[in-house]
Amino acid sequence: DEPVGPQVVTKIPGPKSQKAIAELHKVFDTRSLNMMANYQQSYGNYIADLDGNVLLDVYAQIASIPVGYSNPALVLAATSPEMVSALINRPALGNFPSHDWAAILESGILRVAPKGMNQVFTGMSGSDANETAYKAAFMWKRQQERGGPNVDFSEEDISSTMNNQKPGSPDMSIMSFRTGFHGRLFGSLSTTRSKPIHKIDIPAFDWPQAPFPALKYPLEEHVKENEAEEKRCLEEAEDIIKNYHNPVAAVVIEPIQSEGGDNHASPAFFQGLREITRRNNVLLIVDEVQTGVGATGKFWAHDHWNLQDPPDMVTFSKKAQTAGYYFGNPELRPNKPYRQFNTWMGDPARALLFRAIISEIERLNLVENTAAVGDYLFQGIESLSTKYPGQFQNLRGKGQGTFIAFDNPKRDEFLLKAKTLGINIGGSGASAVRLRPMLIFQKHHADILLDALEKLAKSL
Ligand SMILES: Cc1ncc(COP(=O)(O)O)c(CNc2csc(C(=O)O)c2)c1O
Repeated sequence: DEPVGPQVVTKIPGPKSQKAIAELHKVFDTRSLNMMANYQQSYGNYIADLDGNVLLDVYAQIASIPVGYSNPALVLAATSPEMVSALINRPALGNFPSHDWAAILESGILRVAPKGMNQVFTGMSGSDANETAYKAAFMWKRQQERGGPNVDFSEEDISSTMNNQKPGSPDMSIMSFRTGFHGRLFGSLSTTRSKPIHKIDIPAFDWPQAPFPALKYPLEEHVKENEAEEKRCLEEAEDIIKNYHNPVAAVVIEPIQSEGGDNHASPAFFQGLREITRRNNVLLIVDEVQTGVGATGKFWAHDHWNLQDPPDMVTFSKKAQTAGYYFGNPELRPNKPYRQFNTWMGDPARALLFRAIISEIERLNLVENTAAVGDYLFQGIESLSTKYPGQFQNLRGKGQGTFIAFDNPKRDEFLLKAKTLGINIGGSGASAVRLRPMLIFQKHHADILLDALEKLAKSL
């Protein structure tokens, strides 16, 4: 069962963890290691290490644990005969799908499909979901230019592509936004614009980036200024789409830029962006890898935008355990097989796990829970920000469930010290402290967190 609260009994990492880290370092790079964990002792919202320390986890494996550690419902799914077969008889789904693959998709991934979407291409990770969504966009665009799905490739297409030259390998682009993060494979990395360390030494495509709104907080005190900033960004985005030398096939954007520092924009901004993509005949890809699956108090963060005209594709991973892109327009299925293809084409085992997660989310009403607890938590931090000015700057994420962040001038020290108070918390961008609790995070967990945040504010 879940512990009643955190307990810190040694410095972190403690002696046993230090020994295990040294062992691991011989065979695996541990320089990015945050904490050596013991998942057999981790329950619910709490992560345990080897030294008896148990921390309230509001980082949750970079926002990838949805319904808690060692969740009994997931243990059941993980030990079912269906799972055993899916794990040991892993199908090459493109060629030999299991007889129940449609049923697994319809009762799982597609059960939570965003509005306007009833198809999915499944993959392995967030980067991979974005890579394959970009490929679908390029094929769609070229197919349209050719005159439709039944117009065949030209001889020039065929010969030039074998030399990685246009027109077969076209000079088209995906427009992303400054400080956005979409993954670290080649196409996704060319759209990632958050930190140099992600990109140095890796060749990149000549693709454009538009400015993402830099909003001032509190929002209610900067309405006009923020509206003007969003308008400026939309105008620049449309200018790039119209004029970039490598024609833009699609735009990719996160509902909340996560690795870039928890940067928000208003529903009006995203509605405006959708109108721009529509009138310029480019696709809109919404990257819900980090914001998706309930964290913002809606199942999909872009549900907050009330779009009349849904995005063309939505990519997902992390809390879903599996990954891929949703779509609705049948033209986004390439005109021939083996164009969007790979060995596994997804993972039935992970799809089964996601189905169990979805059932748990519905059984416990966890999306509404996250909205309510998020509001409670936001108010709690808001009063701390008044009591300790400067410690919780640019508090953001109001109405976005527990997807809350603030800036602290001593952010790295803040995060380190939080561990000594029994809280595992993450950072993003240059100075943001970001909250990524699980969907089972309740008000009593929020009280534990708020108590620790107050102690930190006092001590820093
Ligand atoms: C919005 C968004 N889109 C795509 C990705 C890539 O997903 P993965 O390839 O890491 O599964 C991510 C992954 N998040 C992430 C957090 S730290 C990190 C890293 O590579 O340093 C990656 C994401 O947040």
